[in-house]
Amino acid sequence: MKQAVHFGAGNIGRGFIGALFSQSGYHVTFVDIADQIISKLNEEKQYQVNLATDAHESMTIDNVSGLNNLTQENEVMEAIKNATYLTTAIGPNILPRIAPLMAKGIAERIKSNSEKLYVIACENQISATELLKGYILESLDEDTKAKLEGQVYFFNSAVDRIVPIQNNQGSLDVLVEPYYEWVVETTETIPPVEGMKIVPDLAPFIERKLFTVNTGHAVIAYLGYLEGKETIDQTLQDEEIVKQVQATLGETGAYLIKEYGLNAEEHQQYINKIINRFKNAYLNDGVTRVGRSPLRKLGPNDRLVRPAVQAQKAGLSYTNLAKAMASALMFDFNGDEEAVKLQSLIKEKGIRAALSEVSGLDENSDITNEIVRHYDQLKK
Ligand SMILES: NC(=O)c1ccc[n+]([C@@H]2O[C@H](COP(=O)([O-])OP(=O)(O)OC[C@H]3O[C@@H](n4cnc5c(N)ncnc54)[C@H](O)[C@@H]3O)[C@@H](O)[C@H]2O)c1
Ligand SMILES: O=P(O)(O)OC[C@@H](O)[C@@H](O)[C@H](O)[C@H](O)CO
Repeated sequence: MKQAVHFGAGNIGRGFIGALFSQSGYHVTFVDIADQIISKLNEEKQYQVNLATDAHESMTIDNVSGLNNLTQENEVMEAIKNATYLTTAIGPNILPRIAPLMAKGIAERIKSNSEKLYVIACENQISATELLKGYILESLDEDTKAKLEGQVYFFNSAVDRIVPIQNNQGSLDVLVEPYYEWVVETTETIPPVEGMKIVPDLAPFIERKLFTVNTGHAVIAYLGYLEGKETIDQTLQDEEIVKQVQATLGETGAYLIKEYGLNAEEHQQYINKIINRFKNAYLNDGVTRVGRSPLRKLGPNDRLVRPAVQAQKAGLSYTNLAKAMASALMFDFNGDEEAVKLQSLIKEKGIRAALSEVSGLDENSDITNEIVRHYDQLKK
């Protein structure tokens, strides 16, 4: 049986990427630090993916097992030795931490297995696999690096499926929205995986996804949080917030249409479809999950800052994006480590210096001025 090794047995790992490999005839070895999930995968060897629809359809995902990367290094290396695909859905900030073990596995593998290995990071981050490749290379000697060509391939990808935090402690089952899209950038012919779409240039796909789905999601999460809402669908019952989401996606849309020559009408349909996906009440998707890690979300290449900078360069409006960033700066949820850090940074350095440190924006730039203007208004 073909083998896939997937780092991150969380929501997207089990509910999307691992599920597609299993459905494509692969045995999936999940690698994670969560002992409870790993033990359960090895005991039960299967789980259910449940669709968040009226009909509550569900599918059984089998041929799965688990390894703990902290306590089973040798077993993880052995699994990498035998894999066709090596994927991740672990969070962009964790990639540097798992790269050394991936590198060890790859180094061992190329000594004895001449089959091709495909590495794909499935994270909400532009060029995530390219970054992961860089971290892996840091851990490889020159001799091994020279042998990678033609044997180990690294493909960037974009992943889209809303998978909320699961309210079923102790179960492996995952509730997911029915929609999904997994786009992988390559011109190679690679072993087929059901649901994987191959494109030669990922840029329009990842930017369209990140600056529509994730920008829109962030606007709802941060404004909803400020309004004391619990979930994304509840927040969307507020017509003012819906208008704000549409206005913000109008700004990212104008940039995307200009940059990639998208059809304006089709892009509007894409936006409408996404807002409808967000309204799915079965998902019960928390504003604190969607708003998680505000330092990452306010980063220079992420869903808020990058489209604003690009819009400004193109002479387009960015005031609604600035409002979204202002609301992100007010995300003071105590249960989120990055939110706590962000609030203490603001307290310590003031809003302009804190924003500049996190986003790379100049303290007195036009975009910063606009963000601070909205921040002061929201604070009132
Ligand atoms: N949930 C979604 O709707 C969604 C959709 C598209 C993309 N994504 C992206 O997928 C990635 C994962 O998101 P998620 O929602 O599945 O998160 P998650 O928290 O449900 O899963 C992450 C998993 O990684 C594991 N992990 C953390 N640190 C680790 C380490 N050092 N070594 C091994 N395992 C470790 C955790 O135990 C957890 O099981 C993120 O980049 C996210 O942006 C999420
Ligand atoms: O995963 P994050 O923290 O980058 O973003 C939160 C959500 O916007 C995200 O998980 C979406 O649900 C997902 O990207 C939908 O495809």
